[in-house]
Amino acid sequence: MRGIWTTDHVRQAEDRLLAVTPEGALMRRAAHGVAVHAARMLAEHAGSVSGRRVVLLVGAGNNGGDALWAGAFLRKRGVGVAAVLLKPEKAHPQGLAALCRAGGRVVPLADGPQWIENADLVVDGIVGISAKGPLRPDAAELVERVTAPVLAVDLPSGVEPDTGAVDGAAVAATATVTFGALKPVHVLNPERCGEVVFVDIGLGDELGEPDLRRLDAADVAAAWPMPGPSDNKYSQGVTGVAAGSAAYPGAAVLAAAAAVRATSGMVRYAGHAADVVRWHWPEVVATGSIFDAGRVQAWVVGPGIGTGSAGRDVLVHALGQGVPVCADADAITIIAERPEVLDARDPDTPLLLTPHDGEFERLTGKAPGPDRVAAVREAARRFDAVVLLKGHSTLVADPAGRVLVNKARGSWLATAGSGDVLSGLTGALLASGLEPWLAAGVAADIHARAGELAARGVPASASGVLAAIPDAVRQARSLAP
Ligand SMILES: NC(=O)C1=CN([C@@H]2O[C@H](COP(=O)(O)OP(=O)(O)OC[C@H]3O[C@@H](n4cnc5c(N)ncnc54)[C@H](OP(=O)(O)O)[C@@H]3O)[C@@H](O)[C@H]2O)[C@@H](O)CC1
Ligand SMILES: [K+]
Repeated sequence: MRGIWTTDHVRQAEDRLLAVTPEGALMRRAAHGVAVHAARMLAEHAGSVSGRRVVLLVGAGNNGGDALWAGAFLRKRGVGVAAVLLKPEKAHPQGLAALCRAGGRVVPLADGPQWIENADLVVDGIVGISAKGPLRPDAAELVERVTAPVLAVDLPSGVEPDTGAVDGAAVAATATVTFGALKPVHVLNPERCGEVVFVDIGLGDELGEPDLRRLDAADVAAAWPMPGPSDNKYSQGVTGVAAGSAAYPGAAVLAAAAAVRATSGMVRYAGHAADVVRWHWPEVVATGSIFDAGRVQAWVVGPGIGTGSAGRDVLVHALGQGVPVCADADAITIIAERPEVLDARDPDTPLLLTPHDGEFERLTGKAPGPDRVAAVREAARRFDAVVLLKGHSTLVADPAGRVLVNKARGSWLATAGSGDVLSGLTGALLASGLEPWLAAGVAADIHARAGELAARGVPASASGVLAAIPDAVRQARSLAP
């Protein structure tokens, strides 16, 4: 699992490390990483390193200092380097001196746009982890002029470091070189960061517990349920799916099929689409009603069940069975409209809610807003449930405050029925006995991989995503060391 730390925690860790490190050493290490990657980008985008032109956008703090030192290193490789200083009186003195010693030039702010237009590469050292609010007008104006590839130092300026939110002009980096720790922006707004390159500056021991976590392929592979020699169809966990209706059987078919694809255990379906489900997936044990469905180890309830009294009865029944429940779609609306249905829940029964933004707003009375991590954490605490907030980056929070981030792999999953596939996957993992927080995170990972595999650059349907689940699992397993 990769850890991700908020800027407050990174700053505290840096302070502790700085106290025991020779002055300037950390910055030079960071800047060296920037220069190495800048040279790589020049070679790739401009065809050579020596003789190329790099423009540094330099803000008032250490982020600008990193850029200035990187410029000094690039000079030594024959690169022409010009620095545009946003606040000349506050530019990092040692960095500036190093750049000037190496033959770099400082250009007036007014000439910045012209230099930027002729650059082969722009290095963004405007702000790093101490950024506050939207970019100031002079910085915003420079950023808007950039057409060359951009290498962001630590993070793309103008993107809020802890939430990934953008308000106004912001750098869209081709690559971001970050130091010491991944910060929330890198996983919450990956589009603005481009390729994220990590440079170790020895912060590891100082960081403590991460604020967010991301699953690696190895975590997904390790968590994925694999039958052992003594397993049978029951021992691997039976998934129950209560979804769809006679008029709208699609949700039922997709959710049940995703559970079939995700596990070699058994899948039961209960609802008015039993005939259609059975016809498409004969391996599903289908019945017309949840009340005679038999034992399961987890229920998926909601997609397409309607929000009336019949749907409510189904949800209340599932909540009273003493097994984990993944409540999605209509089940979320039912809970939002009548929170008392949760009284049926056995207090020890794990509940997993999987809202998209609209359902989240219905459920909590408030849209997730720019700080999605804070919003999902609060909802998890309030409902004493694991909450998976769908979005470009999917977030999974548990009541204890742990948050998993699943970085998007393109936008292909924004397609009808895609959520039904995710809830079926999640249900199968819950039934296998995975703890709900991890089950949701692993399901989101495989769902995103399947979406990417199904799409391969063209639109994908939910059925395509469903069909790609086995390959997604194979991919995660093959990437694990
Ligand atoms: N500490 C370490 O060991 C290491 C740190 N390292 C590096 O230091 C970086 C953090 O540096 P930092 O703390 O000096 O602040 P930083 O992010 O450069 O901001 C500086 C100033 O910008 C301004 N400003 C704020 N908001 C703004 C806005 N919206 N639009 C425009 N301007 C804005 C504001 O100044 P003001 O203009 O208010 O005087 C603020 O004080 C970190 O990201 C990493 O790159 C590495 O070298 C590794 C070792
Ligand atoms: K930056």
